[in-house]
Amino acid sequence: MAVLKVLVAFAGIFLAVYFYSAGDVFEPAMLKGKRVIVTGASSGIGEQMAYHLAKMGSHILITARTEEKLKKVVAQCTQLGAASAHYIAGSMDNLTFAKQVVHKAENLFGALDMLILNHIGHTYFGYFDGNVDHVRGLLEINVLSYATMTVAALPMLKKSNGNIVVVSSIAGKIGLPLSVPYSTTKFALDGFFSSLRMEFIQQNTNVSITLCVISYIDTDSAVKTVSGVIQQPAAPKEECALEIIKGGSLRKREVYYQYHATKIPLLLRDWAPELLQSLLLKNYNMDNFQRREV
Ligand SMILES: NC(=O)C1=CN([C@@H]2O[C@H](COP(=O)(O)OP(=O)(O)OC[C@H]3O[C@@H](n4cnc5c(N)ncnc54)[C@H](OP(=O)(O)O)[C@@H]3O)[C@@H](O)[C@H]2O)C=CC1
Ligand SMILES: CC(C)CCC[C@@H](C)[C@H]1CC[C@H]2[C@@H]3C(=O)C=C4C[C@@H](O)CC[C@]4(C)[C@H]3CC[C@]12C
Repeated sequence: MAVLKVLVAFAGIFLAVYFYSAGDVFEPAMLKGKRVIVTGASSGIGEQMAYHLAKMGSHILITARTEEKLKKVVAQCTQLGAASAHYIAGSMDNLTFAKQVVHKAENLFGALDMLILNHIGHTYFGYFDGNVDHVRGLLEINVLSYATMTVAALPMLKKSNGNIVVVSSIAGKIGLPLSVPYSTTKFALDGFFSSLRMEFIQQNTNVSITLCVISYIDTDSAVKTVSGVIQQPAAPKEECALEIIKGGSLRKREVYYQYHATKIPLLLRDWAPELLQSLLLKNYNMDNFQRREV
């Protein structure tokens, strides 16, 4: 009898764990036929996300400023099996354009399932130069356009019980040197979207918000920017792009990529900030440093 009780208890635990984690299993088919916007998709991680979505059979609208690059990415997406692939070119320093992107998706697809906010404006990798106007401009591109697109897309996302995916950085959770304006904007995203997520829960708004905390990735722009200064190896953009899509689709609060390069520093952040500070500073080889434009 006792053995039976133990067996029943184990079966219960097994089933609980099985069903609890069942929602955590990603299937590429989850994105089939889904209507997705990806910003900053003419290069880097955004471009790779477009290719993954294409392979999964999504309807894709991509955007960035450079029309020539967008055309090539759209052609590649069509080849890879996208249900449909479109682009709209423009700059996110213009908030009217940010709205237009969402309206274009509405006209093309009649609905929206996932909004992937990924673009960033140009900045510099170097000591803060005192230019607060640059910080303001970067806030417009990296934060206010994200907020604007979110507001414009929300009615559609509510109807589809959709997902908002925000690409941030470890530099949006931990202050790092040489990227003051950039870090400012990424921290702001955490404030806006974490707060909004809480309100969605209070209001029973079934739209998920996934904040992606990303470490150093091997995109052309990042490698060019930090080479010689950062010792740490860069993680692959293809895998990074896939992890972001998975996290958004599974409605995770946050994605950590690479896990160890983000979770360990974050664990130290609140409990051993001085230790973290000294470990992080060792990553920077300042002998090779000169200011670079990104
Ligand atoms: N690479 C890395 O190490 C890390 C990256 N991240 C984050 O990942 C995301 C992607 O980064 P990554 O792929 O490296 O960047 P890239 O520089 O490769 O891509 C940036 C994209 O944004 C577009 N863009 C630039 N300026 C504007 C603008 N004014 N308006 C609209 N679009 C613009 C670019 O296209 P175009 O120039 O044609 O407009 C491009 O498509 C960013 O959010 C970044 O913060 C986070 C941590 C680390
Ligand atoms: C274990 C880690 C906490 C160690 C520090 C990692 C550092 C080196 C990583 C983490 C976040 C990275 C920056 C980033 O987020 C995005 C960009 C934009 C890109 O276009 C140009 C490069 C830049 C500034 C990255 C530079 C390298 C950073 C600071």
